[in-house]
Formats: sequence, C-alpha cells, structure tokens
Amino acid sequence: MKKIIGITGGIASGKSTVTSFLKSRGYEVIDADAVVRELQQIGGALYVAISDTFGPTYFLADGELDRITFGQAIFANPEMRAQLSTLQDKLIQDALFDRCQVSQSDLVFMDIPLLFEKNYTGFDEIWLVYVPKEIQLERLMKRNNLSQADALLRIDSQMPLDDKCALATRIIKNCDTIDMLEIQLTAIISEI
Ligand SMILES: CC(C)(COP(=O)(O)OP(=O)(O)OC[C@H]1O[C@@H](n2cnc3c(N)ncnc32)[C@H](O)[C@@H]1O)[C@@H](O)C(=O)NCCC(=O)NCCS
Ligand SMILES: Nc1ncnc2c1ncn2[C@@H]1O[C@H](COP(=O)(O)OP(=O)(O)OP(=O)(O)O)[C@@H](O)[C@H]1O
Repeated sequence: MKKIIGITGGIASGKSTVTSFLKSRGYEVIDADAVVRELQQIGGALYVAISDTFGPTYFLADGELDRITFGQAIFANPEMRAQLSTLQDKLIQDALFDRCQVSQSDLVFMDIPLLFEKNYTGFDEIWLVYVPKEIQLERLMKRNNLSQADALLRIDSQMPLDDKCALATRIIKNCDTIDMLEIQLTAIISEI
C-alpha cells in the first residue's frame, strides 16, 4: 500500500529546501505550490476562475497572471483571500488527489503549505518544517524582497507555526544551517 507523507510548515520555513533534498535522494514529491502555478497558467482552471471573478486588473500585457500585484492584493485583503479560497480550494484539492492517485511510487511526499488551514487528510505522517517567527520573517523578507510589513501580512495570514507543532507527527527544526537540516532528514528517513 502506498505511504503518503504530508510536508507542511509556514511560508518560507524551508519546505522546498526539505523537498529538494528528498528529490535529490530519489523520492517523489508532489508540490502544491507548483500545481497551483501550473493551474494558474494561461487557460488553466484557476487562471480562468481568477480572470472571470477579478477581471483584467491582475493580468500582465502578455496575458499571464501578475503574481506580484495579485499576491500583494491577496495578502493585504482578507475578504479577497476568502473569495480566492472559495474559487480555488476544491480545484486544488482535486488536482492534488489526482496526482497522488496516478503516482506509481510506494512512498509519496506531498508539500502542502496550507495542509492544516485547509484540513487536508489521508496522510500516514505529517512533517512540520519549523522555524521561529523571527527567522521566518528574516528569510521571507530576503527571499521575496518584501518590506517587514508585507512579510508579516503573509506570515499572519497562516496558522501560527507554534500552533501547528501539536498537529504534526514529526517536527523538523530549520533554525540552523542547511547541513544541520539534512542531517535531521537523513536520520528521519532511516526510521520510516
Ligand atoms: C496568492 C498567490 C497568487 C501568490 O502567489 P506568489 O507567487 O506570490 O506565491 P506562491 O504561490 O509561490 O506561494 C508562496 C507561499 O505563500 C503561502 N500562501 C499562498 N497562498 C496563501 C493563502 N491563501 N493564505 C496563506 N498563505 C498562502 C504559502 O506558504 C505558499 O507556499 C498564490 O499563492 C495563490 O494563488 N494562493 C492561493 C492558493 C493556495 O491555496 N496555495 C497553497 C496550496 S496549499
Ligand atoms: N537552514 C537554512 N539556512 C538559511 N537559509 C535557509 C535555510 N533553509 C531555507 N533557507 C532559505 O530560506 C528561504 C525559504 O526557504 P524555502 O523556499 O525552502 O521555504 P518554503 O517553506 O518552501 O517557502 P514557501 O512556503 O514560500 O514556498 C529560501 O530563500 C531558502 O534558501
């Protein structure tokens, strides 16, 4: 029987860094953010839903979704975020379920940032990639070139990482170097 491990965390807590390592070791990873981006490409199901609901404001001249201005609007406006959630959540969940179903691997990792917020179920284990909020803020500001205020809007739109700890099977601490992260992952992989 297929084993499914959910990987979650907070924005910029290090989920992609964890999944890059897993992929480098040959494991299959389904990445929810990548699936969302795919479905938001021109003509994709999410692209059409966003265009029909929000009109042309958030699209570039070449027709692509303008992720920068759309992202800024979504994180600054809880009502718009809720509206987007109504539009997208079911389509995203169905797409992730389909990807998992067609996978031939015995062990599949699913990187789902909003796993707890959106009540995803069906995992054999859930791994939480954890960092304290100060480090999360610093890494997010640096990676996305965001002001402190904009980075905080994104962090505070999610369930606090400290609250997620109680819901996870394993907690992977990513406060130190990437080498230290990989040492933890190697130890965990030997246990599963
Ligand atoms: C708002 C959008 C356009 C912003 O795009 P952008 O390129 O700036 O960010 P990206 O897609 O790379 O997401 C980065 C991170 O933001 C966080 N995030 C994304 N959407 C949300 C949200 N609605 N609420 C809280 N956090 C979110 C996640 O931690 C994610 O890993 C996009 O993230 C989106 O459509 N989000 C809603 C879809 C969703 O639910 N994604 C998460 C799948 S579980
Ligand atoms: N241990 C670490 N030390 C220093 N920088 C790190 C460490 N782990 C991750 N980073 C950096 O922090 C940033 C966030 O990491 P990553 O992109 O893996 O997070 P994420 O959880 O996948 O983010 P998102 O939810 O936004 O997709 C990246 O720029 C990454 O290179």
